[in-house]
Formats: sequence, C-alpha cells, structure tokens
Amino acid sequence: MSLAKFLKKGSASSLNRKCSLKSKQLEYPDIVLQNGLNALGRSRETQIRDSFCSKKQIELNVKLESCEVSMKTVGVNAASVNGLLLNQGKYCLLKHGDIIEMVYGKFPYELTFDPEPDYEQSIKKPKLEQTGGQWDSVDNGKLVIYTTGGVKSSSKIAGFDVDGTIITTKSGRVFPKDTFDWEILFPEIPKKLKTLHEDNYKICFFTNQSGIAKGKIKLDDFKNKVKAITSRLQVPVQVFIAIGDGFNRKPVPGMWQHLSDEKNDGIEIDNSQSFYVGDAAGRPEAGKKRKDHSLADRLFALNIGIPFFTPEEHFLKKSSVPFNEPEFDPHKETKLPLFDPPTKVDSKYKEVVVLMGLPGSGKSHFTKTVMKGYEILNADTLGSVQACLNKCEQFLRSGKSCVIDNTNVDVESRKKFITLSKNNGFKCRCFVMNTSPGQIKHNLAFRQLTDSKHSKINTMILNTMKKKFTSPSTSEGFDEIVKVNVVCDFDSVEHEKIYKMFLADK
Ligand SMILES: Nc1ncnc2c1ncn2[C@@H]1O[C@H](COP(=O)(O)OP(=O)(O)OP(=O)(O)O)[C@@H](O)[C@H]1O
Repeated sequence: MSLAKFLKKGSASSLNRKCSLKSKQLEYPDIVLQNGLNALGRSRETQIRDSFCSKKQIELNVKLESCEVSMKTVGVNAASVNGLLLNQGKYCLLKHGDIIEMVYGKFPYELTFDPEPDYEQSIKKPKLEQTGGQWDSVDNGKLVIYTTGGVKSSSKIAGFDVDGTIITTKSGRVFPKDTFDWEILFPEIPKKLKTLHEDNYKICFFTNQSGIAKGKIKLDDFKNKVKAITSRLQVPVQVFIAIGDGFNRKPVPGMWQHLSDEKNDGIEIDNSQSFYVGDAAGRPEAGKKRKDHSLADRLFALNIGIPFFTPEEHFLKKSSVPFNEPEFDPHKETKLPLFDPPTKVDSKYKEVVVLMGLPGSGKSHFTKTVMKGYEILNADTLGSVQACLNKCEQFLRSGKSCVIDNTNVDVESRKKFITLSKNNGFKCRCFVMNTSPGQIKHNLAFRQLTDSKHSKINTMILNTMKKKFTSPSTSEGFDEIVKVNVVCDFDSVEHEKIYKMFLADK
C-alpha cells in the first residue's frame, strides 16, 4: 500500500489516536491495541497465567477512526462487558470507558482511546438545573451535606443509598462515564418518595464517594450531579456524601450519627419508624445479575438498628431474597480459651516466642496484653528483620526472654530466630494467631479508625502473605506450637463500642 493510500484510510486524528486496555489490577500490565484484529488471552504479553483464560480468549477488532471496538469471546469460559456475560462465540460493540473482564469475574480492563473521543459531538449535553439549596462541609471536608429547599426534620427517617438504589447509569456501564451518565433506577421512585414526604418522613440519601478523595471525581462535578438528581425528583431531600475513608464511610454509621446529632433540629429519631434502602445487600449472583459488590448498605442499617430493604423490595414490592452473611459478626463473642492446647507464659522461662499471623490478626495486641515481662521485637518498629535479630541476640545474651512480633508466615522467616534461640540455650515456641480472615479484615478496619499512626495495609501485600503462609511444624525446631484464640480486650468503652459494629463492607 502506498503512503498516500494509507493516509486516506484514516483521518489524521485517528492515526494519532491510541487504543488500549487499562488493567484494573496492578499486577497485570496495560495492553496497547492495534488498529484491526487483536487476539488476547493467557500469554506473556498479558501476564495472565490462569488456565481459566484460554491462550486465545477474546478477539478485539479495533476501529481507530470511529473509536469503536468489536469484541468476541473465543475461549470456552465466558468473558464480560460492563458486568454482563459474553459467552463463547458472542460479539459485543465496545466504546471508550467500557469495562471488560477477560474471563467473567477475573482480569478487568477499561477500554480507552487517547485522545478521548466525543461520541456525542452533535448531541448537546443537557444543562444541569440548579435549584436553591444549602451546602455544608464538616469533619475537615470529609462529610459534605446538601439540603434542598423544603426539608423538614422528623422522628421518621426514610434513608436511601444513591448509586444503584435511586439512580443507575444511562450507559449501562458499571461506573458512570461522566456526571451526566445517570437516570432514575425505577419509574416508581419519584412517586414513592413523594408519598413518603407527604407521610412526614424526612428523606435522606447517604452515599459513599471515595472516588472524590482519590481524585477520580471532582467534588464540584458531583455536587452538580446531586443538584440535578434532587431537582429531577422534585421532593425535599437531605444528601450526605462521605468523601474517602473513616467514620463517615458506610457501613460505619458516622453519616447517620451526624444527621441525628446535628441535622434534625434536636428531634430524636425513632428507629422503629425509620428504615434504610440500599443495593449493597450481599445478594449472591442470580442469572444474569452479578452478585452485590458488598454488604455495606445492609450492615449500615444493622449498625444503626433500623429495618433494611433492597431497592426491589422497597420500590417494586418484591419479596426478599437470600443474602450472604457477613464474614465476621462482631456481636458474637468467642468462648474459646486463649491458648490451645492450654499453656503458660512466663518471661522467666528463658525462651523466644515466635508469633505467626497475618497483618491485623492481633499479634501486637496479644503481645501488649499477655506477654508481660518479655522483650518485644518488631521489624516495623526496628526498621528491618536483621535489626530484630541483632536486638534479639543482645537480649538473649543478657538472659532475657523475647517475643518476635512479626508476621513470620514462612519457614524461612522463622528459621533464623529458632537457630538464634538454640545457639543461646533458649527454648523456642511458636504462637500462631487463630484469627479468621473475616476478623482480620474487621481488625484492620478497626485499627484504621482508631489508630492514625498505623498506615493502611496494602491488599496486594496481604494477598502475597496469604500465599506464603506455611503452617509451623515442630520439625522446624520449635519446642511447642500453640494456637492463640482471640479473646477481646479493649483500651476504652469507646473502642469496645466501635469494635462491636460492622466495620468491613463484606
Ligand atoms: N483481642 C483483641 N481485642 C480487642 N482488639 C483487638 C484484639 N486483637 C486485635 N485487636 C485490634 O485489632 C487491630 C489489629 O491488631 P494488631 O495491630 O495487634 O494486629 P497485628 O497482627 O499486630 O498486625 P500487623 O502485623 O499489621 O502489625 C488493632 O487495632 C487491635 O487493637
């Protein structure tokens, strides 16, 4: 093909345009797509090794000129587009911003064109209607509140989540492509809200918007969206927007607490007459409907102590459907003894106790509350494992017992401490934290709320440690291996209250 003929095929701008799949998971690279046919699957390029993904799993036919991509599932296992299954042999047309999963439920990517195309060039975007209303920002900007005209305080609160409950995306995507990509979820909603208002309910929306704190959504754009939604509903509403993490993020009930303390004119809320509706309800996958992304809304209502309904139950009068129980129930107290098998601790024993447990399993808490008199060594505080070993050796030489408060999830990390204790004539025991994965998540969420010094645990690091986790054995040289069960013990009544709430969203 001559250069002139090639140039004629696409406009100059389409030639400069790039199309790629941006991986939604850090461990997988982005994939640059060529104009024309691209076959993707398990390969060195994608770094996907999972055998669920065929070597040729999907075909993408890219049209740089029109900014469209036709996708076909080639592999045996279905792929997905914006959450909907795309079975073997089926096609789907994709546009900028669509989310695909190479295999249903796995390997998510966002299709992007750079520069971003303007599909609606000719269609004028609707102008947002600006209604009167008041904005408040509290808690150092972490909670933003919008109150439309006509809102009246009441002992009866009708609470609603926003995304997936009051609105859905117009585009059918999982995440809205812009501030205008929304429509009311069910036609029944405006009338139902009007009736509640006439029945003297105060209507409140509670929405988690961590995307604002992460810089993915501009606060001003979201404010415009809230104004547009409330003006479309034509009913007085107070909207609570949780920006980022912390006490305001559902399922933690900070937003409700603020409503009750500051935004209801001193009128006490009657929990028996109030209720909350949300789509994050822990429902499993059902046919084409994907499973709920979390249980945050159901747990928010449980934390407050008010009845909970899904949007389908509340607006469409559908009967309730089964849902997955939360992984950890903070109200259920374990009756297990601290040690299994029963054992004693005494710093006079001349021993090294090597703790073992994932981040958040409660090692430091256990050490602080139980291992009194022992020297505590922790690689995070000392800076490195080597510093831990050096310090340990010093203590052993002066006859002091030590506790190694590190994760110690694999044989390698435990070995050096066992050798060190034997070389110094000390016994060495391994104490394994017997904390369920659900309680670990709960502990991590609790620590984030109550201890600002501790940084957030990276999920990738947690998953790597889970993979490395090798149960200890006496053949490694331990004199005894003991399981440590969780026995709750709190610094204050306030901390106990927080711990006994649902804090994780699953
Ligand atoms: N038995 C318990 N009673 C009350 N709170 C607990 C208990 N165990 C753990 N916690 C709380 O859970 C959170 C996590 O526990 P901790 O920091 O001890 O875990 P860790 O295993 O030392 O984690 P890391 O390896 O990240 O240091 C802390 O806020 C702690 O106070």
